[in-house]
Amino acid sequence: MAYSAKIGPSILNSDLACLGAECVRMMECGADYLHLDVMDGHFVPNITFGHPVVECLRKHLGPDPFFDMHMMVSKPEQWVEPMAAAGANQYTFHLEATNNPGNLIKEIRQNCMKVGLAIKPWTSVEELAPWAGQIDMALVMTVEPGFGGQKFMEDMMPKVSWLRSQFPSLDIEVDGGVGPDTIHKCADAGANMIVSGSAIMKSEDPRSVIALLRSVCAEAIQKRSLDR
Ligand SMILES: O=C(CO)[C@H](O)[C@H](O)COP(=O)(O)O
Ligand SMILES: [Fe+2]
Repeated sequence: MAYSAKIGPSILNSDLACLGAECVRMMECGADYLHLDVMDGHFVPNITFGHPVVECLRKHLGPDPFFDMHMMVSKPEQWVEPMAAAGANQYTFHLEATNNPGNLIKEIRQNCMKVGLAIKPWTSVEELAPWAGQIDMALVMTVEPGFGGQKFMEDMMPKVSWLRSQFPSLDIEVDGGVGPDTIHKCADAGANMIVSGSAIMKSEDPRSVIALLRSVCAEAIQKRSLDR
């Protein structure tokens, strides 16, 4: 079992006027990585930021924090090189946004980034499966992408369980409405990369929330390894 529990705060709902400081604060509170939500106003009905902001964050934060780019964009091919140059570590694109996932995976690797593949709630996990052997991480969206602070969709958990059963060492990420109230469901289903936005950002004690999410997830991983 190669995977471990990792918590990646989504800074979408942070004070964007202080983005650099918010990212530093998350890393100081024990985050394992940063989940950066890129929205183009076309693939989703919202706009956030692009590679110039990522470049500034990389300069501000230094080489260490792992940047997982959640690319909610209509033309994921267009941003691979700029994001790599800006300092992104993982490029997570949506299966719904491309006709040629195989080529995009190759391009991401040629640009020395890890590959994440995301599916929206209405996309079946069987559509992702053919690519699972070529990617580093599968992202199962647990809300309709576009906005932070939405309600967790529990009915996405069978997708996570199925992926875990078929691909025992794949990194599986969940994103949307995940926090102390919903982490048990994600962890039990087999997710190991946990994105949490509002639940961490709005907490008065983000360090404890991150620690709690990680411990629930790590416990489930350990239990799964004993059951095997
Ligand atoms: O991709 C996203 C929305 O499309 C965000 O990563 C996600 O919503 C995180 O925020 P929250 O935990 O508040 O739901
Ligand atoms: Fe996200």
